[in-house]
Amino acid sequence: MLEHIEARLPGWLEASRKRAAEGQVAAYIPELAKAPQDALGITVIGPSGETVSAGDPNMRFTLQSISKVFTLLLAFIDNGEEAVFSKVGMEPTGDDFNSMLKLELVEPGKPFNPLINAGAIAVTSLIHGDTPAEKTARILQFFRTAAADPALTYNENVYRSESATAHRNRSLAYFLKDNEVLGEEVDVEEVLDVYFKHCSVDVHVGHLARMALVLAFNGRDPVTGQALIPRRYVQIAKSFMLTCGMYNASGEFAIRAGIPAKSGVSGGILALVPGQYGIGVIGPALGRKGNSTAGVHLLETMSEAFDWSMF
Ligand SMILES: NC(=O)CC[C@H](N)C(=O)O
Repeated sequence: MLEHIEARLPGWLEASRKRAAEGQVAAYIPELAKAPQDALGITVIGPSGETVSAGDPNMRFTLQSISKVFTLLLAFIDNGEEAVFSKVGMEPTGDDFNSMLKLELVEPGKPFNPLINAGAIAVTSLIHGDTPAEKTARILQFFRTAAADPALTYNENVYRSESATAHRNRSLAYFLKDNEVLGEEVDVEEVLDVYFKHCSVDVHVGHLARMALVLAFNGRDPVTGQALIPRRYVQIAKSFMLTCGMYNASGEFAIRAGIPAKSGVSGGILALVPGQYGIGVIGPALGRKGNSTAGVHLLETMSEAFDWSMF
């Protein structure tokens, strides 16, 4: 069923790989700087589990900001819509993903959306569990179910590297505490620890594709038939992916590709074609706004060729 993609994918992939030269591998988390600049891999999964891959689909990388979509979904499941939106807004920022500008500029200092770092840290604080370890375990379990891999876990080296150098995220989190977005009962360092761990979950593009497939089918895994996430929450998550998933390049990606996607600073992109496919891409070299240059090019090429735009 994926033959039409399979036939053309290797050619497109090699053309997109050249775009890696325009980007740079993220270095602010030292462990991420080790990734190969011009790696590029993709996996596409259809509703009966049929799969097509090209390039470097076995390369391991960490979820980074892609995890934010799924912690948001778990926060909705744990707390409901109203409680989550009391902590984060619904709007794009136009600023970098780790910006703290609007937390001071715009009252009441609530993060604009759950996909920027400040918003994701606030969302992580809402995940249920008596201890940080229990919260991390619940998040991992949720990711494992969505990715259909019980072995999914975080990469200890990336976690340590991120935690040791996260001065900016610490500033954001303490700012949120002062703004009372993180409440009285919240221990900032504990929330950050859970956040670093869910950002460090180790995957390959097949995991992203499978997680995306669940979203493409509104929360029901079409391969197993299992209902995993309420449709309403998936609807909200996909809206955020479209408006904020590629940070302040989300408008451009919506115009050029027109599909919900979420990128991470490791170079991963989780994308989906509603009702059709889940897609995972990895290309570690990032453009100015933090998205994989080669990965974005590949998705835009495919969307144009197959008329995937939702609009
Ligand atoms: N853009 C990203 O992927 C950012 C996630 C990263 N863990 C951070 O907090 O900085």
